Amino acid sequence: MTSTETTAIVDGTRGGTALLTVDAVSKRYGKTQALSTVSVELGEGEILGLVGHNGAGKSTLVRLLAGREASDTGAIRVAGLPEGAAFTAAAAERAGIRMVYQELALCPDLTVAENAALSDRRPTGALWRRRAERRIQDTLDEVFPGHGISVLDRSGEMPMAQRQMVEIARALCTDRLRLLILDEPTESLGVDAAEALYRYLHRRTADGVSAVLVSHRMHEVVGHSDRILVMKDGSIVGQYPGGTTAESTLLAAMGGEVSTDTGTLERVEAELDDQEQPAAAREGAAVLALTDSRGRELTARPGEIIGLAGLAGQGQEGVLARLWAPGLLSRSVTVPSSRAYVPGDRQVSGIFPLWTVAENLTIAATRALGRFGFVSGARKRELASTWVDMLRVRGGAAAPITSLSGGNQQKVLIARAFAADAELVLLDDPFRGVDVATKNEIYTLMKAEARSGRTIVWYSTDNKEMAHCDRVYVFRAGRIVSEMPGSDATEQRIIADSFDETEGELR
Ligand SMILES: Nc1ncnc2c1ncn2[C@@H]1O[C@H](COP(=O)(O)OP(=O)(O)OP(=O)(O)O)[C@@H](O)[C@H]1O
Repeated sequence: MTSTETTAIVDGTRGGTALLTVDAVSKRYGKTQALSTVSVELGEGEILGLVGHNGAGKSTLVRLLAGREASDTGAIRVAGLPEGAAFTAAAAERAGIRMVYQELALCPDLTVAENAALSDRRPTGALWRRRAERRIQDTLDEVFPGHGISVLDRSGEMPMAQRQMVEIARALCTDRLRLLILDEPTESLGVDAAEALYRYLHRRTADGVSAVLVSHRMHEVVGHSDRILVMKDGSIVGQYPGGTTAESTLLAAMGGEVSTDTGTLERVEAELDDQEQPAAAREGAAVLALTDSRGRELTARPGEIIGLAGLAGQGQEGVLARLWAPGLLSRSVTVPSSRAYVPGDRQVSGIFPLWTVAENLTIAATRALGRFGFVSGARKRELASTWVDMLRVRGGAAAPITSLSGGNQQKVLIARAFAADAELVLLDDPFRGVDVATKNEIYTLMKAEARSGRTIVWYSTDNKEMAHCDRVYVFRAGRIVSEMPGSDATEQRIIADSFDETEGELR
């Protein structure tokens, strides 16, 4: 299918009942045409996968499906709702449509149960707190057995993986669920929790609930969708069956070429192939050392990429926090003085929402930009546009950061860390929401930055990424349980070590 054919409705009902029909919707933000005459029909009990590069229009489409925004033209019809009625968020909720957002939206000062009660519109009455606690507890137990969350925990103090579970569970706290929209639901989850979510999803769809799954994790979309739509530049450009479609077919359909400068990283990659890893990374003195509660040591040399692996939320984020801000009296941490950090939650501690892309990107690069105490505006713009081109940040350097899609905002944070010229770069699950093509390019960039002598410490919930590291430490319950070269860091080995109860000597 080509983008010119998108006015034809893409039917997923297989002759059965359509739950929802999207009829030629378009949406524009300022100069950006986010959606162009998109039409889709979603069947009852169907799981519809939605893939596309960062900025392709996926989140915009699902926001329309949840009634969170109105389309400029076209219509959305839902079985059971009166024809022609305004399709608002309240109408969508009444129709049993619930959405899990890409940006976690829990209120950090409230408990899990209070957050769940906030999103529940039913009359609450005197015993609302007890009911909310029971309801979210039961849902968490059902979807994520062994989740380890107390519903009385404050959400701001929980690791990202647990916050993601709460977001999902609170969307499920509804009696009349008919459509569940999941926008990148597993980006912060470990492999065990992601599998639990999909097992639950299949149980619900067997009972007739429909789902829309937006994700950059191609194997999950292929493995769990009945049908997959590929979006590119605001249009649907392909439709494929779930289960059997090769990931490479989807990636080819997605394209992703949005910048004119596509050659920079290819050149870097070719140069890297010719270079040896610097001697310091193989045998030099450690520039970083941190001791866990049992006295096991994590070290890193200049030029090394160190991976923090294991199941999600096993203390890896805490290690990064200690390396970032060790505290004056801490004797268990040694770190270089110049450090940069990509935080795990961009909404809370990452982006400056009132600033442009260029301002967000260059805030930490004062050394590269400053001269005799002055920061040159022209140099700032130049630096920003180099990184914007290199990482293909769709939207441009002058755009307000909040006008970018989630994955493009994340690219800006990654660029900020590397533009900062710091000796140590700390990455807390940095590729959350970044598309596959860009991720591959950033792996290359990280290797190039390490070769130039920087040290990188990288936590990822995607264990497969650990193969790009020089050395990997596996964590469980805040402690190091094993250490291995990156070449040995397969997902199976990491998971086996994560569960290994024997863990005697450090392996
Ligand atoms: N509120 C907004 N204001 C201005 N532009 C916006 C707004 N929301 C989205 N856009 C633009 O619309 C386009 C589509 O964005 P959208 O968030 O739908 O992409 P996406 O496919 O979900 O990307 P990602 O994979 O990064 O989440 C992008 O170019 C984005 O910059």
